[in-house]
Amino acid sequence: VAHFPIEKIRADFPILDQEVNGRPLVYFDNAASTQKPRQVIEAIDQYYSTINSNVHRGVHHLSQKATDAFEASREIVRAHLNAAHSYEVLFTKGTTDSINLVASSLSQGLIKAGDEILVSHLEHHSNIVPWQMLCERTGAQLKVIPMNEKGELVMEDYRQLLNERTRLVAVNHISNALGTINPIAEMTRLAHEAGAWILVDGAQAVPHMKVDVQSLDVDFYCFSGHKLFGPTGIGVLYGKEAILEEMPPYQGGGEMIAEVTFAKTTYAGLPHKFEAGTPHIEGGIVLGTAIDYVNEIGLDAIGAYEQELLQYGTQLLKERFPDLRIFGEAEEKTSVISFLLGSIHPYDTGVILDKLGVAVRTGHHCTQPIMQHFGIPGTIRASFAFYNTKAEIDRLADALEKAQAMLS
Ligand SMILES: Cc1ncc(COP(=O)(O)O)c(CN[C@@H](CS)C(=O)O)c1O
Repeated sequence: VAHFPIEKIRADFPILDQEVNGRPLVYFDNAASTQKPRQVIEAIDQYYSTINSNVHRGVHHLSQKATDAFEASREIVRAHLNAAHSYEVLFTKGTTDSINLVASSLSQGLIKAGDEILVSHLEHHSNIVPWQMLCERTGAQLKVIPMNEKGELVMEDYRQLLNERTRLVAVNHISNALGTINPIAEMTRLAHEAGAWILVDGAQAVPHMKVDVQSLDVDFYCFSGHKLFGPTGIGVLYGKEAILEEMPPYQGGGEMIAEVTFAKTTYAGLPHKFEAGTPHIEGGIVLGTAIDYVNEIGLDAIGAYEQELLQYGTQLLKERFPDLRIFGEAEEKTSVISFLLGSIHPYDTGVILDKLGVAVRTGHHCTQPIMQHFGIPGTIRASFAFYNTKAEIDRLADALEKAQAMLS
């Protein structure tokens, strides 16, 4: 990508300009959580310095300002996902909370004994365990779409698994452990043909690509703010209006009611039916700032630049380390390289890389079924963002060489 303004972008991220163990930090753990541009950091300060107040209830100036900013951010999220209505955008605590909201609500009568929930072998624990809990509560059955040795879902098996009992397909857009990009539009079409809804876990997709929920025609789509250069503790669940209207509330409390009597309570309309209590006001507002920041650079340019990093890093590591094993070599993948160095335990490598200033993640990445499939304890995962550079990938390779020399 000829003119990607990498130096200007890096100057926006104060945290990147530091040394760790006497060496410049190389932050390659973006799939776990991304760093924040000063525009986001300043927006947090600005909120608490100028308009902090509770939302939706106050009659005073600050409450109105905070409410307007919070709802304006909901509109930024709606436009970013190209949802039809802003009330189809629910603020949650994050991806895990979003998935639990859907599972908890559907388990109150919309999913019954004998129904089937279809997840994939690539799923993060937060898109497996809530569905297991729903199945335990309702008597529904969990089924799993297998993956192949490259870490791609086997679409023929997916077609075979779909049947008239399938009520919901729950899959990630992109695998956090392997980087696989799943064919969501096709999976959605097949799910709908079988009469099933589809929930897409977009945690690893939104930092790397444009997502259009109407074009994909998904029924639910969720992500976390902290993986999109925004605050922790805020996330989004998009749901089609007709389905959200059918679903009972997730939590009871203030905000989500129309009228409370001891005899009976009636609920608020969308989105507030699913937003009980005081929301993460600053997080919701600043998530909008993070989305504006990303869109100013442009997700197409970000995606192209990260693909360059992925190609460069994959080639370099394969050339420098003949006994390197890369897990996840899908035709369509995002900027994640999960690997092992010979028989060296990933944890030991990660500790040495940290001593050399390089931050990666090691372990199962909350995807133990994937590690079981490959028969490994975990991987070393380098996950790139648009503020990383090829020079940092060179640093990773040099550090790996030192780790290999020490641990072999
Ligand atoms: C695909 C996917 N789905 C759900 C989650 C959970 O996101 P929360 O913001 O924690 O709710 C994650 C978070 N994956 C981190 C922590 S395990 C990683 O290191 O890969 C994810 O990658």
